[in-house]
Amino acid sequence: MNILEEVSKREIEEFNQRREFLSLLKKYGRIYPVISFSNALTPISIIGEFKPASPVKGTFIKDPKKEIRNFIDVYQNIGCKAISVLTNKRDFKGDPLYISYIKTFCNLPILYKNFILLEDQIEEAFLLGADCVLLIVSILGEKRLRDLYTFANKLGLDSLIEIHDERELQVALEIKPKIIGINNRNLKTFEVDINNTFRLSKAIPAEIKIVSESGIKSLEEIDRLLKYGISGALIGETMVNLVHKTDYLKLKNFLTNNKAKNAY
Ligand SMILES: O=P(O)(O)OC[C@@H](O)[C@@H](O)c1c[nH]c2ccccc12
Repeated sequence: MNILEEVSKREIEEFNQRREFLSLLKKYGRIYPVISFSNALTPISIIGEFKPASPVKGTFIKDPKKEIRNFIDVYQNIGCKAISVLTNKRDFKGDPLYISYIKTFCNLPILYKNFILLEDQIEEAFLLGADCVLLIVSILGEKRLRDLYTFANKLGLDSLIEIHDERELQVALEIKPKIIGINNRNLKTFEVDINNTFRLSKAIPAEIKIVSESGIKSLEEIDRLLKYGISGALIGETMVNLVHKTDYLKLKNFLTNNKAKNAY
């Protein structure tokens, strides 16, 4: 089994242990209206990821419960257009409950970031207040991808369809999604190469929004993504570093200037 298969398997075990929680959520229903995730993405929008840890690099945020408010406040303040929240507990030290907490003070659309294999996981995301779910082509295959995409659509949720190579891109294009996420990280080997976005984006029709995911580290890279017409940059580790070093002014200025340019 590769890392991706192992993490997905553990997530399903974890999810099955909280089935009672899902029943409880179902009783109360969803509180917040769904916000369009795809409409929030215009070249170039930063999707700030709340990522407490990774299975390969270890812990990024020591006390996520204590720090989450500050993180999301900073993400909003610098001009992020959407938030991604790791909800996998064991390997990423995330929590599904972070979604409903963030909803109480933040109006940005939220992505439920996890290894989704079951309709029930999408239902949990919906009931907690998420606006978008991540569907990873390499763990789903064509049939399951289509089923889960349809299910999310019925609930009014957007899906970020994650691909890593040409073959997965062809599978994704079959369902005519609104948003495709090109992962610069190979989730089987964890190698990162941002050129993956530039290479694969050429074969994606203009009406589909593209999000570049993983390994984005500099303003130069964000600028290059912008020039390629990429709609979104999903950034985890680098955002954590910026928040911890309170070193986000350059990014904030870049996003403000870019907004000003786009206004004309
Ligand atoms: O921390 P980074 O390198 O900026 O990466 C963020 C995000 O792309 C990454 O967390 C991610 C992309 N696809 C995933 C699937 C599951 C878990 C995590 C991910």
